[in-house]
Order: sequence, then structure tokens, then C-alpha cells
Amino acid sequence: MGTALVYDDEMTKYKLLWVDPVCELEVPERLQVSHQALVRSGLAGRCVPVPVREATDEEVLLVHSAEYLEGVKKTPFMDLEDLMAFTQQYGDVYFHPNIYHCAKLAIGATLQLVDRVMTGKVRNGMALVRPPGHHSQTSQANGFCVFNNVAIAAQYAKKHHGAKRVLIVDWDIHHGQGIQYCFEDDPSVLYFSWHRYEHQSFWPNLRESDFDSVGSGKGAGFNINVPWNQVGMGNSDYLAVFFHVLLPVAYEFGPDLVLISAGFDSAIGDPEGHMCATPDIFAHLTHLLMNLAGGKVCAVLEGGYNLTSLAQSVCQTVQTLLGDPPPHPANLGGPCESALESVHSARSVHKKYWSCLQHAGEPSTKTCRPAQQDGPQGPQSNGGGEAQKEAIAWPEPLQRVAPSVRTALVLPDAVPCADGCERFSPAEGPDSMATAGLRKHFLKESEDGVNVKLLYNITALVGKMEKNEVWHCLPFPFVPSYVLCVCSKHLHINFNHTLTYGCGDTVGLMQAALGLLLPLGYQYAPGLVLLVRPPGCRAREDLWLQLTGLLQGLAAGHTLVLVQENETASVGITASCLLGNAAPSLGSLAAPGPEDVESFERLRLRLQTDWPLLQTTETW
Ligand SMILES: COCC(O)(O)CCCCCNCCCN
Ligand SMILES: [Zn+2]
Repeated sequence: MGTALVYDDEMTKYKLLWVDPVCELEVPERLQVSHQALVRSGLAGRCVPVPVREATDEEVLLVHSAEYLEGVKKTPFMDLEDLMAFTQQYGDVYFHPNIYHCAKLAIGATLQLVDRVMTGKVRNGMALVRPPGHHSQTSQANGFCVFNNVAIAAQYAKKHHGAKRVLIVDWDIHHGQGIQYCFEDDPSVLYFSWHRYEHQSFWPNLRESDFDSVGSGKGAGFNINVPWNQVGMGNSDYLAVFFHVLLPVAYEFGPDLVLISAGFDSAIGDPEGHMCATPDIFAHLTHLLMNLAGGKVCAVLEGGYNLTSLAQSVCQTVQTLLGDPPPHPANLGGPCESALESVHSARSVHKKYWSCLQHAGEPSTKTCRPAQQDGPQGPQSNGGGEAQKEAIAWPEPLQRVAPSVRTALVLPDAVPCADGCERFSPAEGPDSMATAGLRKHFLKESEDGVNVKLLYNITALVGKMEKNEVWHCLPFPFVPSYVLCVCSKHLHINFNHTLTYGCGDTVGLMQAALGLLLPLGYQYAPGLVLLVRPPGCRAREDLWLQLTGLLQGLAAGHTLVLVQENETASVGITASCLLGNAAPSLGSLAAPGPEDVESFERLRLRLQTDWPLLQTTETW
């Protein structure tokens, strides 16, 4: 199954017709440069093109009021004066004779994408649309938005595709208050948003954008706000929020559809965001969501105003949706103090709604903080819309080359090769020197039963992976691990020291994978991931497939999975995961056992000094 790309240049055919310094950012070129970058990089050609359509009135009315729709319907016939008058009743938005048409196409594009993903015609996809949507509300336009594309898509997926639980991840740097209002008391839609807030001094300056807005009534717990109270947040800050707030809750929620309000004003260089996360981080954020909902992920463009980082970030997102493993993450440190405070606040206010957060600390009682530290990236800008003093530069994201062979299998002749993979056996066997070396490094004298030739095959494969000729392989059968491996009974991290984490059940292991293994792995930045499936893990096949999927975010996807010889039935489905297909959904996760949580937290406390990406609370 492929990745859909929904785009039509008709949506570039409206613009600001008068002077308004707030709205001049939102230009047609945003869509043009994004689409052109996808075409020039060859990514558009790898996608399934899906045509746009106009939304029907009924679809608009899933979120908006009839009177608002009737008002917007009049705008195509208004002259400049009337358009300006009509615009005055709303904030930070502009109208144009063609914007109503484009706003219906933006909804239609989004719903076309949802249709194809929910009916399995494609695995996932992206809709490149404007006007964006997440600020618009029942009866008002706001923040460049006319209709709320993503909110309408969530209601549509529930109504027309029977979706029971929809996760909306809003990584735009502004709070999508329109979406929050729409699902305030609705437990079937979990809305997650991070946003520049600076203690309510940043637009839209709403008290309800803070972390303590958790939803109301039956919807309590299903609205998660992570406010950024400083600018300059970087890759480690974003990943910390995913590992310690969003992903544990998302896996517990168990969505059957993921909608991404994909705004890229949260990328470096953006005049609105003033953040420092680099475009390649969106490859990781996308990857970390792709094993939820059986891979049903729809990304919908929201904001993004630096045309360079916008285009680069869109390409990183689409290339990952296509199944290409993300690039090595740029030098990751730990989250900054301010980010930790936001993480801690969000976790503590949600601990009563989500069992995966049961161990989160109490809301921080700290009132006075030490003297204002330099933010994550040196002295802070004074917030607000100050002009960018010096042009911010960042390295162009590295080429993510797709090697000729994506997944190689080392199998006994009797085991059939999985489709899409290639059977591997080096031309010549190990010579005497190689044999001696392998015995010396890998085998204890008592183990000479292990097949030296097999080990030789594995080292030959690893050699090919290093040269990027092969991405993954599935040698056969079980041999000792030597890089980074995970066993259901223990978490072995064989570098510098071996870390053992015992946990009893699937939930415990899944939460440990999200809150311990992934942050450790991202910070360790291994060159190779070795996933050793221990005997008897067939019983939890879907969990192991989740790990196989998630861990491909490391080592630029160089993954070695070792399967027990009596588990040939796992070869095909594991190979499918290595080929980039999503792991089957785990459904909603139950609560992890208290003893698992205890040992998890003890381990985190022990390790977080050396591995700061494990932190979830301020250190002072
Ligand atoms: C889905 O909309 C995309 C977006 O979130 O990027 C829109 C941002 C509107 C930013 C408005 N700034 C007003 C500043 C007033 N001093
Ligand atoms: Zn935005």
C-alpha cells in the first residue's frame, strides 16, 4: 500500500489584497515551494496522487454553524471594501474572492485523504492545503483559518468510517484552540498540541492554552496542552515530549486513526516560532506515530512561514510516510529546564486520567525559579513578532538514500523467502582467519556448537549494511547479541554496561520501550540495532512488531532481527515490518502492573543523570 499526496494548485489562487503586517506571512508560495520540493526530490513521484474535491455544505456543518457558512458564502461576490469589512469581524485572518472556494478544497483534500486511508486504498498520506484550519471555530475565522480542516476530518471519520478513537497531533507552533473547543467534552477525540506560550504572552494569548486545560466532562483527560514558555526549543525538547507525554498516552488510548495538524512553524528559522528544531526531526516525529492505528496516519498542512525550512520539513515528513527510515538524529542532548517543566506539568495534571502516567510527580509546587537562565539556545529573544535580526542558518538535511536491497534474509533453504526481501548468502564461506576471529570474539569455547558459518553470514551482512547496500536483514537462527538488543525478559543494552530491566507483561514492556528504550537509544545513537527475539515471544508477536517498527528510527534504519529457529512463522510479518509496513495496532493498552512501574521508575532515576533524555521533571 502506498502513500497518498493530495494537492491542487488552485489553493494557491488567493492572497492578501491589502496591507496587514500580521497576515502578510500567509502567502501562496508556501504551498508552491512545498509541492515543488516534493517533485524535485522525486518524493512526489513515489506517492499516489489523489485529486482534491470541494467539501459539501453538510461536511462544513460537521463543525461550523449555518450562519457562519452563509456569511462566508457571500465573500466571492464582495468588492474589496466589503471584504475588508467582513474580515474586520474576525482576528488575524483575511478574506479574498477565491478563499471560500479554496477553503472548501482544503476540507475536500483532507477528506479525500481520510477516505483513502480509512478504506485501506493507501497506508497513509499528506494533504498540502491552504487556508489552514486549526484556529477556526464554530462561527468564526481566526489565525489565517476559515474552516477547521482537521476537526471536520475527525468528525467525518467517526461518522462515515466508524472511527471510535481519533488522535489529533498538532505540532504547529500555535495552539489550535479551534480544535480544542470542538472536542472539549468528547472522549473519542484525543487532541494533543504543543505551542509557543511564554506564560500567555504569545498569540493567541489564551488562558485555556495552558497545560491545565485537560478537557471537560466526559472529555476530561482527552485534551493535552504542552506550552513552550521559552523560544529556542530544539530536537531533544520535542523528542522528550513525544517519549514522556504523547506516546505513552497515545498507546494507552489506542486510536484507529491519527490526524496530524502538521504546521512547520515549529521548525528552525520560522519567524513565528523562533524555535531551533531542525527539519529532520519531523522524520522522527512522523516515524514515532506510524505504528499507531495500524499505520493509518493523515498529515494535513497547517502553518509554516520560512519557505526553506517549510519545504525541507514537508519532504522529511513525506519521505518517512513512504516508509524510508529517518536519518540519524542530530546531536541530541537532554531537554532544557523549561521544557522539563512543561513535560512535568502536563504529566502531573494528566496522571489521574492515564494509568501510564500514574507515577508522574505531583504538580510542581515551585514558585520562585532561579534567576532567568539562558534559554536552550543562548539569550532569549523578547518574544512577540520582533524582526529576525540575523538570518538563522542550519545544515541542509542529509540525503536519505534508499539502498538497492531494503531487507535481506539469511534463512535455511527450507524456509521460504518473504516477498519484497532478498535471500542473502555470501559467495564464499569464512576462511581460516575469519573463523579464528569469530571464535575469538563471539564464541566461548563451550559454544562451538553455534554455526560459525552463520555468524560469518551475519558479520558479512552487517558489513553490507555499513556500506548502505542492505538496510535490514533477518539472519537465522538465534545468536548472541552484541550491539543493542531487546529481550522480553530483559532489556540488554550491551554498550559500556549491560542494563537489565525485567518486566512481566506486554503493557510494561511497551511503556518501557517508549519511556526508557527509545530515549536511551536516541541518545546513544547506535550504528546498528540488533533485535533479538527470545524463545516464546510468538505469544506477543504484535508487541515485538511494534518494537521492530519503532526501533527503525535509530541507526538510520540499520536493523538486525534474529529469530528463533522454531519461529519461521514470524519471518514474513517481521520482514513486512522491516520493509516499512506498520505493525498491527495493539488497541487500547491496559494499566501497567505496579511492580513494573516501580522498577521502571527506579531505573529511570538511576540512569537519567547519564542519559538526560530520560528526564521527566526539572532537576533543580
Ligand atoms: C492553522 O494556522 C496556522 C498558524 O497556526 O500558523 C496560524 C498562525 C496565526 C498567527 C497570527 N499571529 C497574530 C500575531 C498578533 N500579534
Ligand atoms: Zn502556526
